[in-house]
Amino acid sequence: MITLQLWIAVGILAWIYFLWSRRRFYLLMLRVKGPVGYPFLGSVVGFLRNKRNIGLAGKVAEKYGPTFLMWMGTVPVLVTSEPNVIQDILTSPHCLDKSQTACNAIIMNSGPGILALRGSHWVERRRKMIPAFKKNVVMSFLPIFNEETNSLLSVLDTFVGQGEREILPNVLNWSFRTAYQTTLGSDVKANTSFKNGTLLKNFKYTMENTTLAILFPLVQNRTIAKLLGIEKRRTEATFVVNELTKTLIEEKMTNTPDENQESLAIRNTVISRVVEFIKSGEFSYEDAEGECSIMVGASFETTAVTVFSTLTFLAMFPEYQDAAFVELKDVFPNAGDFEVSNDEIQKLVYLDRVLNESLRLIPAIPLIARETSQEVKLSNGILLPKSLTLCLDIFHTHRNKDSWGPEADKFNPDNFLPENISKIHQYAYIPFNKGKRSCIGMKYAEIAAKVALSKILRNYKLSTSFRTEDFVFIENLSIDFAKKPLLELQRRD
Ligand code: HEM
Repeated sequence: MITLQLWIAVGILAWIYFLWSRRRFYLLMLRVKGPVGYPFLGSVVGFLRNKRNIGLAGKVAEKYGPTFLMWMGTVPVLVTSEPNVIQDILTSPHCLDKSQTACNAIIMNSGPGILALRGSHWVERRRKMIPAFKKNVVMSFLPIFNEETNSLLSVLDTFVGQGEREILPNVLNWSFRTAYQTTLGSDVKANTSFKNGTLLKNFKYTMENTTLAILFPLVQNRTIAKLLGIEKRRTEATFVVNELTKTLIEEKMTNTPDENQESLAIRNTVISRVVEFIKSGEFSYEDAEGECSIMVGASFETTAVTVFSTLTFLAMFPEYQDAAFVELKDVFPNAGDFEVSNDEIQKLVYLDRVLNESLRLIPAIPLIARETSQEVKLSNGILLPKSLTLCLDIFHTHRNKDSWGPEADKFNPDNFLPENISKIHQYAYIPFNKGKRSCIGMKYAEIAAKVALSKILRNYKLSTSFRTEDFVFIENLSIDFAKKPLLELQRRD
């Protein structure tokens, strides 16, 4: 009997200690309102019931304002789509890391690459990888961007006159092939798993499993993952991906580059850099493989979704497609498989506005998660405690009516006319994030997307029965669609 009473007392004391150790989070609830949800579950149920619909955060914001506190299980999450608050967070040196749980999920599926590193490890890695994204390196990829887009066009050609067709898988394939070659070198094209689609299938699985492990950290436990039957599939998928990377790295390790022959750009590609770091002892093989996988993962779906969303918007709004075509016809008078150079890309000012507007309405990464490494005081006086999870809701920031006006949900490239964009808060448009931890591949993404868009829009007139309201779903932490967007293609002269 005494033992039972003792256990109850210990239990109560442990509970009081647990609450006391988290008092800073409960104090924050007094300053920042939000849904409390169910005990122990918080708002997880609503999130799951709504199939991770991005619209849910918008509905909560309508009730509690653009910055609110919600609970995912017992974890408090500050969600914001308020440009001032986003600016405070993105300019703070104490909000640069993701949570350890999110980083572990990325590492177990892709390896220890830049996206998953924290603190000084991330600073060091970022410094090492920045040269791989300098302008001369990105420009050296133009032949790959052009060649792969030509291959995409030869598939799209077969869709002409066939009515509405699903082209997203083809755009994903284009982006995957491009990302792999620019990261690991064009030798990858000879590999069987690359050619027959096995690599893409396994790569996608590692990305899906990363999302699962972020949302449900319990599956990071290998015993639980085995019981759920997902551990075997994860091991197989990471093996297929890493095996190829390892082979390509080993080949490159045995070739001694002729420094006089090899251009500076080639010496700075991701694979060249990771090989140099293995040789100098700064990287393990695991670091090198992880870095390559993370680069492909960060690059391929984001760029594909952006190109595809832009095409879909233009198919939905023919007046903007016609304006883009007039500019393209001027820069590329003849249709066909013309080469797109950087000089020509610089002339495409209307296409640039179209691309920005598409990234505003459908940012390929709609949410960013961060964790405070120290207390952070916001400019509105609110004190964010240490170890608080932050969620920057890019999707709703980009549709915030206070920033973008009453027609914020409407596609309108004129939002990016110099006289209009200059009036918008700097942190109201952040598709690539801003600040120290912004997207390292932003220039790459813009150039790759513009090559593909130029060639597709110059060669085909697009139409669709897809409508704006079908656009707003989120799955696997990237944008998904309520209804499949299908496009109809007609050839242009
Ligand atoms: C339209 C396409 C793209 C969009 C919208 C996009 C957006 C973003 C965003 C919002 C982040 C911040 C994520 C976070 O902090 O959690 C990010 C990070 C990153 N992106 Fe991109 N990205 C795109 C394309 C690319 C490409 C093509 C590459 C590489 C070739 C790339 C490589 C990376 C890397 C490595 C990071 C992590 C940077 C770090 O943690 O220091 N991205 N991207």
